[in-house]
Amino acid sequence: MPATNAHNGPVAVLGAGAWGTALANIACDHRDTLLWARNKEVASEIQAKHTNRGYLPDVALHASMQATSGLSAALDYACAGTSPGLLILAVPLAGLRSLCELVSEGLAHRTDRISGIIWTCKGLEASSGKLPSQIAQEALGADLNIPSGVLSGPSFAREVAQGLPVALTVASQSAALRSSCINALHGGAVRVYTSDDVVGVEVGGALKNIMAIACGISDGLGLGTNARAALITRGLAEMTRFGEALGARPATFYGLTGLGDLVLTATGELSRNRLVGLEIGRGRSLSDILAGGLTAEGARCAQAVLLRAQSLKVDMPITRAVCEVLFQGISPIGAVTRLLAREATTE
Ligand SMILES: NC(=O)c1ccc[n+]([C@@H]2O[C@H](COP(=O)([O-])OP(=O)(O)OC[C@H]3O[C@@H](n4cnc5c(N)ncnc54)[C@H](O)[C@@H]3O)[C@@H](O)[C@H]2O)c1
Ligand SMILES: O=P(O)(O)OC[C@H](O)CO
Repeated sequence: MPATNAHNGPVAVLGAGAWGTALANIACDHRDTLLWARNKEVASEIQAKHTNRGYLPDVALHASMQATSGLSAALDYACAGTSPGLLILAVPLAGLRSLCELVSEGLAHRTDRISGIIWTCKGLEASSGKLPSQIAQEALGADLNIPSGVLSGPSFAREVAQGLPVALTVASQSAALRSSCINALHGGAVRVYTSDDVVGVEVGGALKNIMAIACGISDGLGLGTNARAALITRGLAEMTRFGEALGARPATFYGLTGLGDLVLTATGELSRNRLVGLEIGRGRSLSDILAGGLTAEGARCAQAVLLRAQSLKVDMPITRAVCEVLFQGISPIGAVTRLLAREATTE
C-alpha cells in the first residue's frame, strides 16, 4: 500500500468510461484508488476481473483498483483516508452538472476530508454556453469551498491504458490542488504540467473537438492534407480569439491543451470527434452517427460556442461552417465553398 503523506489521500474517480478507467489505472500506481461506475455490471466486472471490456477492451487493469456502483460509497472512500481524498470527475460534460449536485449533497459537513475536485470533460453546456468551471461552481455551490480545477491535454484513453507516454495539464487557482494532482498522476510514462489558466485550458479542450470535426469532414471529402493543415492553423486562431474574449491567456492555446490536443484530435485515428466529421464527409447523417451513444462532445457544443461567439462579437468561420453542416442542412461541400469564398484578409 502507498505510504501516507499530506498529498497521499485516496483517489475516487467518478465515471468509469474510457477516460475515467484509464485515469484510475494511473492513480493506482501512486495512491489507493476507487472507480465509481453508475452501471452495476461495469463496477462488478472491474472489482472481480480487473477489466472494463466495454470501454477498454484487451486492457488488464491494476490489481489494486477498487470499484463500486454506489456514489455514496465512493464519496465515503475518498473521505476515509488518513489524508483528505482527491475526486476526479470523468463524466462527459452533459453529466457534469448533475454529478456535481450529487457530490455536493454527499459531501455536506465533511468538506475538510476532500483536498480537491478535478473534472476532465471538454465542452460548453449546450443549453447555457457555460464552461465546466462555471457549471461546477454553480452545481457544487459556493458553500462547498473545496479547491477545484481541470485536467486536460492530448490523451487517447486507450493509449494511456496501454502505458504509452502522455503529457497532461492540470489547471487550478489552487497550488495545493495542482501538487496533489501531480502526486496522484505524474510518473512513469505520464507527465503532468501545471497552469493557472482554467478558462484557457477549458476553452482549448472544448473547441479542439469542433475543429477535429471540421478536419474529419475535410478528410472525408478527400480534400487533401493542405486543407487539413489550413483548418488546424486557422482553427487554432479561432480558438485563441474566442478564449481571449473570455479572459484566457493566448499562450495557453500554444500548449498541450490547445495546439497539442487540437493536433491529436484533428489527425488521430482514435478520435471520436474526427470520426464524426469523417462520416459526415462520407455522406452519413449526424443522428445516424450518434445513434449508438458515441461520446463526441464537439457536435453538442458547436452551437453553444457559436451563440456565445456572436454575443462576444468574435468571428468563428470554421465553427459556423461546422454548425451549418451538422444542424442547418448545408452540404459539406457547400460549406467548404462558402468558407473559401470569404473576402481575403490578413493572417
Ligand atoms: N476517451 C478519451 O480518450 C478522453 C481523453 C481525455 C478526456 N476525455 C474526456 O473525458 C470525459 C469522459 O469521456 P470518456 O471517453 O470516458 O467517455 P465514455 O463515453 O467512454 O464514458 C463516459 C462514462 O460516463 C458515464 N456517464 C455519462 N453521463 C453520466 C452521468 N450523468 N452521471 C454519471 N455517469 C455518467 C457513462 O456511463 C460512462 O461510463 C469526456 O468529457 C471526454 O472529452 C476523454
Ligand atoms: O475521442 P475524442 O475526439 O473525444 O478525443 C479524446 C480526447 O479528448 C483527446 O485528447
